[in-house]
Amino acid sequence: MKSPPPMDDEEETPPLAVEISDINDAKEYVVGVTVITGYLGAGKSTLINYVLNAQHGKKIAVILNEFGEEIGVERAMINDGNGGALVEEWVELANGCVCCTVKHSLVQALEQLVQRKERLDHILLETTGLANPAPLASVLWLDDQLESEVKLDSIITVVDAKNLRLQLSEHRDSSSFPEAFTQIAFADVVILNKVDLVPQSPMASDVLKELESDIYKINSLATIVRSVRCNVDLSMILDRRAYDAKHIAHLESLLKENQSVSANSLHDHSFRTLCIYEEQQVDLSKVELWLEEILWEKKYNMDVYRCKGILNILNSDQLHTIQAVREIYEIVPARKWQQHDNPINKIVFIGRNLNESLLRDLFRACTLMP
Ligand SMILES: Nc1nc2c(ncn2[C@@H]2O[C@H](COP(=O)(O)OP(=O)(O)OP(=O)(O)O)[C@@H](O)[C@H]2O)c(=O)[nH]1
Repeated sequence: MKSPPPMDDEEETPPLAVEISDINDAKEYVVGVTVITGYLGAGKSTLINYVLNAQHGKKIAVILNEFGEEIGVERAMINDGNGGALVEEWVELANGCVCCTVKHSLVQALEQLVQRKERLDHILLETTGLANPAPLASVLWLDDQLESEVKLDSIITVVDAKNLRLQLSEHRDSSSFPEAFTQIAFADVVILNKVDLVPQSPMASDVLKELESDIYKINSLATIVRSVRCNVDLSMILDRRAYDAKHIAHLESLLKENQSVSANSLHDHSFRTLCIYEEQQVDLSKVELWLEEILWEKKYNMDVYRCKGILNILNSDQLHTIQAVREIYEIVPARKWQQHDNPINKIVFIGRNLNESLLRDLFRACTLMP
């Protein structure tokens, strides 16, 4: 896995990359962390309550990230699961957003949780309504400060079916305050919550379909599930292994379905999904350079939030997967190509200002022999 080299003026040394597969191989058990994000009031605490009270027999810890005055309030809103779940630990991270000031306390909290004698099965991390999940993903996906057995399982974004359209249209032309978009763009699962508040009429299902289509236009890799009070199948929340390079069946099915969503109906700078294909084998080092120019050097002014795909690499009989969250990326062999496979390159990008033809042409240049 690769992250950009540190900038000279950076106060804090950025995380060094580690191979997630090394962690998986070396440790006997790994605790998955589900990041729960969503706009203010969308239903994040409701989701945590639901999971804690469900009958799954797992030991779950909850980490809450709250701003100054809210401390203790959020905790009081969540009841500790007198059903099947055992809440092993509450950790409240105060004074600042996880993305910046409390990164170190997050790392510390995770370390403390997994070093406890009794093993945990899962950790839920609720972010504040305004948090941008990207830095969390980088801490959890690869941070070498995390020596323990913790890994990002998935990012769940809860959206409010009644207010989503308004939230998206409010921010459509604003690049300064686009949390609702950002949170959807990063999501592995989007819970379309509060569907009971969409007026019941013969048109209600059309309204929900339109909302799903809006979400799909931003992020066509996310699994979308409708809910009332976040009452969803637990397989949507726990053990999704969305960042596990070896767990590619789900990625393959997502890629099969995926198409580029036309940007025509959206503002130029909107978030969108696009997909590029290439039938020729590609040179791995050229692909890395191509990606680093886009993600690290921002050479083409594209704002890539998420990227997932499969690659057919020259001189390799292995299907490779490619994943990126902001500037961190990983290209790893996943399994041997099989006879029934169609060995193409297929990459889905989620972000803003994406230039489909430029991405495609530059990627095509990676097919030439060195
Ligand atoms: N009608 C209805 N109300 C819901 C649903 N889900 C949650 N609520 C209510 O919506 C309100 C906000 O839910 P929370 O779970 O606190 O939302 P949150 O995202 O944690 O809120 P913040 O922490 O403020 O960002 C609460 O009063 C919930 O009871 C739903 O599906 N339908």
